Amino acid sequence: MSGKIAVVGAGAWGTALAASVVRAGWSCLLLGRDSETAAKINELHRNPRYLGEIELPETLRMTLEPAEALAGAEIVLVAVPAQTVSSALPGLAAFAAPGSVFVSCAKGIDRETGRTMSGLMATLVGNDRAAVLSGPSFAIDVAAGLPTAVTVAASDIKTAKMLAESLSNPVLRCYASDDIPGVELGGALKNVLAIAAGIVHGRQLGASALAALTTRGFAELRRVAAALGGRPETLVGLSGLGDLILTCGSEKSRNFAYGAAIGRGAPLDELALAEGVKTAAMAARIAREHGVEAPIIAAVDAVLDGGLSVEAAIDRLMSRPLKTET
Ligand SMILES: NC(=O)C1=CN([C@@H]2O[C@H](COP(=O)(O)OP(=O)(O)OC[C@H]3O[C@@H](n4cnc5c(N)ncnc54)[C@H](O)[C@@H]3O)[C@@H](O)[C@H]2O)C=CC1
Ligand SMILES: O=C(CO)COP(=O)(O)O
Repeated sequence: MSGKIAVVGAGAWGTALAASVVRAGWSCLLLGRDSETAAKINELHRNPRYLGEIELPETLRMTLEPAEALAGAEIVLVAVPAQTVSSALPGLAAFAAPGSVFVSCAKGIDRETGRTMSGLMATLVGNDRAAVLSGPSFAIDVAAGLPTAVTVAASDIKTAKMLAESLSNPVLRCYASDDIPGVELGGALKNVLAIAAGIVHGRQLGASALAALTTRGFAELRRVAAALGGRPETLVGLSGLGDLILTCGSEKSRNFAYGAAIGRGAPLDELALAEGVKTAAMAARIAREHGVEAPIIAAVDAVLDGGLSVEAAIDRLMSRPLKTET
C-alpha cells in the first residue's frame, strides 16, 4: 500500500493501530496531545506508558498538530476513548482531506446523547465517509504483531472492502461488513458484559457461572443490538461473539479486570479506564426504551451506580422467573 493514514489518539489502541498500518505499507502520522509521548515514539520508537517495551516501526511518527496529521490522509482512524469522540471530532473535520474516510475504532455509546460513534462521525463528515473497526483485539497483541482478526464496517460494502484491504497486513486480517450498527454495538455492549464477567470471576463464583453469564450476556447483546438495527449474523461474528469471548475471559481486558476488582470488594472508581463503565447506563436505558429484556446489563448499571450490591445483583439475576431458553 502507498499513501497516508492518520491515527487520532496516541494511547494503547491508537499506537497499536498506527504500528499496524505502517506494517501494511502506509505512511502514518499519529496525532496525540503530549510532547513526552511524541518524543518517546519519534526518538525511541516506543510508547512505554501504554505499550511497555514493545518496539514500534521506526517510520511511525507522532505529531501534536491536527493539520499536519490529517493533511492528505485518505483514512483517519479515530482511537480516542468513546466519551471524548464528540469533543475531539469537530476540531479535526476541518483539516480532513476531501473524500477521506473516518473510521471509529472506539467502543462505546456517547453517554450525553446516546449516539453511536459512527452517528457522531456521520454528522460531521456524512454517512458515506463514516466507518467502524471493531473485533477481538487487545492493543498489546496488535502492537506486538500477534495474529489478529477484526471487522471493518461501512454503509457501502465497497468502502468497507476498500478499508479491509487497506488495513490488513500479514498479521491483521480485516473482514468487511455493511452492518455498521451490528459491528459497533457488539463492541460497545461487550464492554458492559465484560464488567459483569469480571465480577463473577472476582467473586469466585466459578467457571460454570462465568459460562452462564457470558452466554446469557450474549443473548442480551444480540437483543439490544438488534433493536438498534444490528443484524443477527453480524453479532455472532468477530465484533460481537468474538470480542465477548475475548473480554469475558481475560484479565488483560480492562473491563473484565475492573469487574474483577469490584467482585473482590474494591470500591467503585469513576475514573477507571474501562469503557463499559460509561456505556452501562446508556445501554440499560436503550434496552428499557426499546422494551428489550437485558437484566445483566441493568444489574451492571445498578451496581456501578452504587444502588445495588453485588450480592443483591446475583440474587436478583438468579431469582428471575424461569423461562424457555430461546
Ligand atoms: N486498548 C485496547 O486493547 C483496545 C481499545 N479499544 C478502544 O479504543 C478506544 C481508546 O482506548 P485506548 O487506546 O485503550 O485508551 P487509552 O487510555 O490507552 O488512550 C486514550 C488516548 O486518547 C487520548 N485522548 C483522549 N482524549 C483525546 C482528544 N480529545 N484528542 C486526542 N487524544 C485524546 C489520551 O490522551 C490517550 O492518549 C476505547 O474506546 C477502547 O474501547 C478498542 C480495541 C482495543
Ligand atoms: O476491546 C478490547 C479488545 O477487543 C479491549 O478491551 P478492554 O477495553 O476491556 O481492555
